[in-house]
Formats: sequence, C-alpha cells, structure tokens
Amino acid sequence: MAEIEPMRDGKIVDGKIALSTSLWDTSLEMPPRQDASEVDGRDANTPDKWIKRHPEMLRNTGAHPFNSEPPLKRLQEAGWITPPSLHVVRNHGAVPQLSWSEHQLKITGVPKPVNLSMEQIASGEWGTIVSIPVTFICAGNRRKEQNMTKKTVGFDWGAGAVGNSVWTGVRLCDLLAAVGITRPSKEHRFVHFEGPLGELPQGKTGSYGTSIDLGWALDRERDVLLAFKQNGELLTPDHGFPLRTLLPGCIGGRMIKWLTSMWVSDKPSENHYHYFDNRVLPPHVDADLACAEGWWYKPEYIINHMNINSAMFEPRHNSFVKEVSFPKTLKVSGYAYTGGGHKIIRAEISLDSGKSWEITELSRPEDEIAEARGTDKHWCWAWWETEVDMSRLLDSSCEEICCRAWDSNQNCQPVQLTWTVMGMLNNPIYRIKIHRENNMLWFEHPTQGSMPGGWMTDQAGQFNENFAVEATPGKSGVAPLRPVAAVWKGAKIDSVSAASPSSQDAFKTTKAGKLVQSTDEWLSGISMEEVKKHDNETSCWFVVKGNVYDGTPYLQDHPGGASSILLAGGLEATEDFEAVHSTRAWEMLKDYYIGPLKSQKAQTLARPGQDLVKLLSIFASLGLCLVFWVRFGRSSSREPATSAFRDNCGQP
Ligand code: HEM
Repeated sequence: MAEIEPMRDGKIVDGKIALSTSLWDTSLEMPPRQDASEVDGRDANTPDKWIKRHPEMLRNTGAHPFNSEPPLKRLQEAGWITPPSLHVVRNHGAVPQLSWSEHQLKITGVPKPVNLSMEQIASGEWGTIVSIPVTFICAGNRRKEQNMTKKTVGFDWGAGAVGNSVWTGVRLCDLLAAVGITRPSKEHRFVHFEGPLGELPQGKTGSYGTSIDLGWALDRERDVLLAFKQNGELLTPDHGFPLRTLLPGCIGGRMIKWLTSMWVSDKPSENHYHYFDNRVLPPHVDADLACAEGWWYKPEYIINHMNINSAMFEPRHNSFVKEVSFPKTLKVSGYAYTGGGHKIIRAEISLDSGKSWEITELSRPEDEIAEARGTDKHWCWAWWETEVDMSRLLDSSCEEICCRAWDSNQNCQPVQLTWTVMGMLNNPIYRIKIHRENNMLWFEHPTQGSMPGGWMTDQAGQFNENFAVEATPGKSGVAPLRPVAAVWKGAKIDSVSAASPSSQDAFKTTKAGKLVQSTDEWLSGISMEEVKKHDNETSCWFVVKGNVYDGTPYLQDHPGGASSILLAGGLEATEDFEAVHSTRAWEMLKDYYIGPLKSQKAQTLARPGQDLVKLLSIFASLGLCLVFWVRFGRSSSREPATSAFRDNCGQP
C-alpha cells in the first residue's frame, strides 16, 4: 500500500501541501487562513462563545446555531482552495467541546472491535494517511430561491454554501480492513457514523448520524476519509474537530462531524437525521403529507450524491457600470460542481434567457491532480469566466445573464426550478437580471442568502446605493468568439419573473394558544416592557408580527434547540422567525399565542401620568440605539433578535 500511495500527512512545507498521488508528486499551495483573532460578539451569549469565527461569514439562522456561508465575493477572492474560516458551516446545535488527547473513535459490529485514540488514527498504523482536495457542498446551497418560490422546511442559503479544501485523514477502506472488514456480507452491509450522544434536541439518542452502503465505504476509488486536518491544520471546531467523515462527491449532510462512533450492520441507520433530513421528495409532497404517507422512509428519496450546479460570482449582486465609463467588455465568472466523481466539462452563459448558449473558459486545476493520482474521479469544483461585449448587454432585448454547466455524464442544469419540501439540491440555471436606469446598468442576483435583495425577493428591482460596487471590466477588452453551444428553435422561453413570497399574515384571535395559558389582561394587550421580563428558561416570551408567544413549553422539543428560542426571549423576533420556519412551524406557533403586543400608542395612553420628559428620554435613547445599531451592526446577541444577521454587511 505505502508503495503505491505514500503517506501524505498534510504538513504545509513552503506554503504547499503534498497530495496523495500514485504516479508522480504534486502539491497545492495553501491560501492564507484568515482566522478570526477574537470571538464574535454575536456568539457571546451562546453555547459557542469559545469559538472564533470569521466576522464576514453570513449567519443564516441568526446568532445560533451557526449556519453560515461566506459572501460570494469573499468566497471568490479566497481562491480555488477555501480557507476553513470562510468555508460553509452547517451546525444543528451547539459545537461539542472535544479534546485531541481524550477523544476516541469507538468501532463496533466488526470482527475486531476497537476504541481508537486520535494519536492512533493519525499514526498511519490503521491506514495510510492521505491528503486530497475535495469540494464540500451543503445540499441546501441556493435554497433561498426555493423559499422565495414557496417556503420549504429549511432556512435560506444563498449560493455560497460551498467550499473546496485539502482534507487529510485515513481512508475508511483501510481502517475497515484493519478491523476485519474487506467486503460486504449479509451481516455487514452498512457502515454507520455518529457524532456525540445527546448533542442535539432531536431523535432518540440526540446525536447526528447516518449510514452509507459498505460497498461505497470499501471502494478505494471513492476516497471516503476519516479526516482530521483541513488545509494542513487540525480541523476547527466548526468543521468537526478532532475527527469527521469526508465523502467526496456527496452532500455535506452525510459527512458526520465530531465523529465518535462507527459500526457495521445489516440495516441502514435509524438515526432521526438519516430520515428527516437530506431528502428530495416529489414537489406535491409538503411536510404534512410526507409524515402522513411515510415519504421520509422511502429509500429512493434519500440524497447522497451532489447534482450538477453552477452560479455566478460576477457581475456581483448590486454591481453597476455607468454610461460615462462603460468598459468595452464586462467580466462574467462563476463556479460549477457536480457529484459522484464526474467532472464538469463545460460552463455556458446565455444572453437570451436560455435560447442559445455560449461556451466560457473553464478552469479545472484538479485535472493535473487526478492525472497524477491515476484516477478519472473528480471531486472539486471548476471555475469559469468569460468577457461579454458591453454593446450586447446594453441592448434592451438582453434581460438577463444566465449560466449553466454540463458534466462528463452529460448532466445539465434544468431551466426551471422544481420546488421540493426540503428545498435541497436546487440547481436551475442561475439568472442575473440586468436593469437599465439613471444612465447606468446594474445587475441583480436571484437572492443574497441571509442578506436582503435579489430579483426573487420582496426587494426585487431595488438598487442599494449603500452596497453598490462597480462591475469588473473584462480582462482584455475584446470579447472572445465564444462557440454557441445550442440554439433553441421552439417557442419563446420566458424569463422567470420575480415571485414575491407571500409572507404569513398577522395571526388574529381572542383565545390563548392550546399549549399555553394566558389571562384576560394579556389577551387584551401585553406591553413590550412585560415581554422583556420573560427572557429565560422559566418563562420565555417573544414577539412575532405584533403577537406575543410563550415558547417555554417548547424549549426542550424545538428542532432548532432551546437556545434559538432563548436567544429570542424577551425580544421582537419576527425577522429571525420568518427566516427559518416552514408553513407547518407557523401553524404550530399559534399554539403558543398569549396575547397581542400593545401598540406604542396604546401603552402611552394607558399611562397618562407619565411625564413628557420621561417619554422624550425614551424616544431619545431609542433614537440613539438605532443610530448605534445602524452604525455598528449587531454585536451582541442580546440585542433585538430582528435583523440578527442582516447587518453583517459584507455584500456578496
Ligand atoms: C414556539 C415557537 C416555535 C416553534 C413552534 C418553532 C418550530 C420550529 C420547527 C417546526 C422547526 C423545524 C423546521 C421547520 O419545520 O420550519 C424549527 C427550526 C428552527 N427554529 Fe423554531 N420554532 C419556534 C421558535 C423559534 C424562535 C423564537 C427562533 C429564533 C428566532 C427559532 C429558531 C429556529 C432555528 C434556528 C431552526 C433551524 C434549526 C436547523 O435546521 O438547524 N425558533 N422551529
């Protein structure tokens, strides 16, 4: 083994990491890590207050749990290899605090069960240590486009839920061989992975787990790793320190972080998240039907391998070119990825809403690595770019720039979005709208992840001066003669128009919700002062759309964990609630209603004795808070939950 695949322990030498190859040596330069130097104020009151996170990472579920993607601009500027600090993170709850010296991986259900320390795993005695570049993608990448069409059960992700790093670890097939498993049998068909027990609110064991077919795990060509390093350094807590699984070509949701136990059995996983997460169901199935008809349990709807996808880095959202300084050409660039080890063979753009497609210049740094490895497997994203003649963009018949990619299996992205209840693997062609106004041209992406803006959102068509950036001119100023890939001769393809999401109407009733108690007084109106007093485990109220809810009885069962509700305790939480929840969750919310919020006016009238000076001082401090808030953004999670992540202003 060691002869055909030498030990590659991921050490950085002269800024480079030697990769695992069998034919000749090759290495990859590592980008600057860009680690944060201090804990972000937004984490201060959460269980993750010990973790330093890049301040520009966009938070898609408020302050906690940390579900985060980099703005597209930062992702692109970081380069083809993504530093851990700017790499997408999906956490279902608090990050477990584990130690390298004490952590053990328990392996059972095998002929030679064993508990392995991290030192043992990293020693190379249980399998050669290998280093390979792999693109990691959250299956929710681009989900906000689905949510803007109709709310799914998942929270918003923009197009930045993707990162590419060099991962170092031991091959699962080698480790399995060392514990006595070299091929599937009737008793040995699935390999299970699980994180720490009791880590999460849901499921019998409270742990995140899944299983994959043993044949997949044993296939050396599929490069399944138990990884302990990312880009040459030990994993960061958010990426699974000290040990995680890494399944190239697969969705992130199957790669278990903080890996604690592994076993082999004759049945697939029964873990809660194995069934109720990472599924693509047919579009007619909503959350209720999925439960009523058992769709979660149908094995064919599980998702493992990534589908083909692409998106544009440039022109950036809200970027512009002014008439006085129109460049000759404009740079159009983006990324593309696919699953299952296939490779992206071309990326195309269309300037006529998909009737014809023109081939762009593709960059696939992985080719040389795959060659040196002697494999046809491709696990990394491809980048592409081209330049477009400004005269074509100025022509009013050009309404949008679209992109799509093709892979070596001739898979291509669909023209239209297909809605599904979890909104996963969303991959229709990516469309940037072109606006012509005030002697300038400006560009609008479909969404912005957790940031406001985008032609699919309520803010469609609104140019934001505060975040405006100049679009990048083309490199050479001469548009290449791009080969036209295909021309659609059929009926006109309409460009997709902006769909306004229908936000939930304010809920009105005179009765308390089924699961809480209220009083006549509260049902006639509750002051914000009263709400503020209920901000802890014994009584946790929050305000959504002018109504007050008592979330206390739901703390322990909440899928987002008790801390998400506690963080909203005593606060106005409409925007954060809206960002995350499905129609079903909005229905459930009604059961926790305890009364309407008293309007500011009503509260003032109810206290005629209050002198004017006191009122003025309240308004003055409110004004000051607002100025402070707008100026510095939110740094403490005890500030109003509303807009918790909207002010994180690194515009993609
Ligand atoms: C009693 C009130 C609440 C109910 C009934 C409720 C219900 C739910 C449900 C059913 C989900 C699963 C996803 C879905 O179906 O939408 C969920 C997820 C979530 N909720 Fe709530 N929720 C409540 C309050 C809150 C509050 C006040 C916050 C914070 C503002 C919050 C933050 C979250 C987060 C972050 C998740 C996502 C967890 C993940 O997927 O990682 N929830 N909630």
